[in-house]
Amino acid sequence: MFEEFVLAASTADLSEEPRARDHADAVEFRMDLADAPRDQLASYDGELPLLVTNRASWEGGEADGLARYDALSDAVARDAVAAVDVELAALRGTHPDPAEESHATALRDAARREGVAVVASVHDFESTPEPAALVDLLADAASEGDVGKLATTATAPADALAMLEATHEATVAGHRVATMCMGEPGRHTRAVAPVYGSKIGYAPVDPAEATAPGQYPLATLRTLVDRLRGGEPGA
Ligand SMILES: O=C1C[C@@](O)(C(=O)O)C[C@@H](O)[C@@H]1O
Repeated sequence: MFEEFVLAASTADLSEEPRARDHADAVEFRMDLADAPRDQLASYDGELPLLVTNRASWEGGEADGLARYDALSDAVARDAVAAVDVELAALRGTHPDPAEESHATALRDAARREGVAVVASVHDFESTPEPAALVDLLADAASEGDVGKLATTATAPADALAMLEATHEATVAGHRVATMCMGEPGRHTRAVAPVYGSKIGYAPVDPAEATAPGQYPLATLRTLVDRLRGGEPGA
């Protein structure tokens, strides 16, 4: 997974999967935002592979504590699960709680045994650092996972440009990355970053239930990405 671009339909409700099939390559299941996530996974019989995310509260999500790793460990053993998101700060041991690192690396080992891809993720809900710092973050994340994912907040057009430049540089350097800016000035990066090598895009199945600021509706992002990445002229 992730050798080619993957458009992930984000949702906390797996019963929405049939509505995503026409446009998405995978479903990102936001377990931290879901009701009864384990039950939903146990009864999932959709067609699209799942990327499971149980975003920690210290990284902008709603999952508290180390128990989130238990739910993720169960999830990676399921056939439908093709990828798991793990926060880079936990994998790298830069989180103040050392138990985060041991849990995160054990989860990564379990994922690898199951043939499940690991997305090592970084989020900045305040700003977008300079391109060189972005490239360093992407290199770190890509070395910890099968894909290094970076989402930062753009407050001005220059931030979006920095992210695109970093995406290009990291890709040329051989790192497999997924990038996007949150916020209105960065919205277009969701469509354009794949041109420069970004391997994952996220869009909500239900536009009213966006999982990050500035996301396009799913069908819109599919069209934009496909056309910009070499769709037929005029198509
Ligand atoms: O990390 C990401 C990227 C994201 O934050 C976005 O900006 O689209 C959306 C989240 O659901 C996902 O886990």
